[in-house]
Amino acid sequence: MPKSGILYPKMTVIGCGLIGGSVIRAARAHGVVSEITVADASQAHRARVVELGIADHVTGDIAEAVRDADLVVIATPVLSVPELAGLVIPAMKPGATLTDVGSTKANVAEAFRAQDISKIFAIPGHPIAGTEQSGPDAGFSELFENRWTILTPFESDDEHYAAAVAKLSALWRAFGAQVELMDEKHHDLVLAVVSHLPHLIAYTIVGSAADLENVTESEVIKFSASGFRDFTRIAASDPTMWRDIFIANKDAVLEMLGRFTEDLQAMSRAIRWGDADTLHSHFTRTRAIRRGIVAAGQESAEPNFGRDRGKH
Ligand SMILES: NC(=O)c1ccc[n+]([C@@H]2O[C@H](COP(=O)([O-])OP(=O)(O)OC[C@H]3O[C@@H](n4cnc5c(N)ncnc54)[C@H](O)[C@@H]3O)[C@@H](O)[C@H]2O)c1
Ligand SMILES: O=C(O)C(=O)C[C@]1(C(=O)O)C=C[C@@H](O)C=C1
Repeated sequence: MPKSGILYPKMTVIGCGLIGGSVIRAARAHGVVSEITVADASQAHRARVVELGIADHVTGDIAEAVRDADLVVIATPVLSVPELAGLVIPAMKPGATLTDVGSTKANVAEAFRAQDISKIFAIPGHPIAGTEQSGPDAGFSELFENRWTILTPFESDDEHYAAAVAKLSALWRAFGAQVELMDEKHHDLVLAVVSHLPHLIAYTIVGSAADLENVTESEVIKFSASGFRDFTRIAASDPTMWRDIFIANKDAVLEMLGRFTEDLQAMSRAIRWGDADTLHSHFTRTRAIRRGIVAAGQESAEPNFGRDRGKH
């Protein structure tokens, strides 16, 4: 990867969990910022960031943290963004860039637009990369490598805004990500199907299994090295983060859930009537989708995600 040099002398990250912590580590690893400030509402997380030594300054004072920054990255659960935008935007210096990493984009765009953003460059963003872990220890510098980051810039014919979008794209590329620009509403629809609905299904199925009367919870845990286990990884994701996503992206999630429920009914009918052809052709199509994801380099081709490697 070619060296980018310093893109933003001073970067402030608000919220130093999995994603904020990964942004900081990646920025250091690739030498694209000189000075890093972290602002976090959690005293325990601030203390941990100091112990880890991954930032130059750590504070709980949001306005103070962003005052000198050339780039501010909001990396907190999405429902906290409107209030934070009200603290951050008036305190930023003119010409600085504000972005975020939230999993929903229409609510973030609305929160930014509700403030006076005429003197800064506000560019909502979302790296499509993560794990089920959270907190400052969970971050790592390689998280964004070979992943996509979607930016949802505001409509503008200002060449300075276009340059700010290009520079932010360069930052993500320096982290090893590919960048795509998208309208925020379309982003929310796409993510509802590829990320939010799968999480909702996982949260539901793991809850259903735990609530069964004729299968004990200990049996569910004991025999979980099956299809169920892959759902439990997703269903272990951060409760606050996902509560916020479903509330913020209600319309798109409900639309996708409606489609999914219809498709599930069709599967149910095929099983009831022993419609083997329908089941077989459906499973053949979904297997091809998985192979397409592997071919695109977004997933390992190893059986069982390579988990069994070296065990035998
Ligand atoms: N986890 C993922 O897989 C993933 C992937 C892409 C994007 N995202 C998005 O990134 C954002 C952060 O997610 P994460 O997984 O890093 O969460 P996390 O829980 O690991 O970290 C969030 C951090 O924000 C801090 N925080 C919360 N509210 C705050 C506030 N009002 N002011 C200051 N600090 C505050 C918390 O103390 C915590 O340190 C979310 O918007 C999420 O939707 C997450
Ligand atoms: O890999 C995971 O554990 C994730 O859930 C990451 C994941 C996803 O759904 O792919 C979750 C939320 C994001 O906004 C982006 C990525």
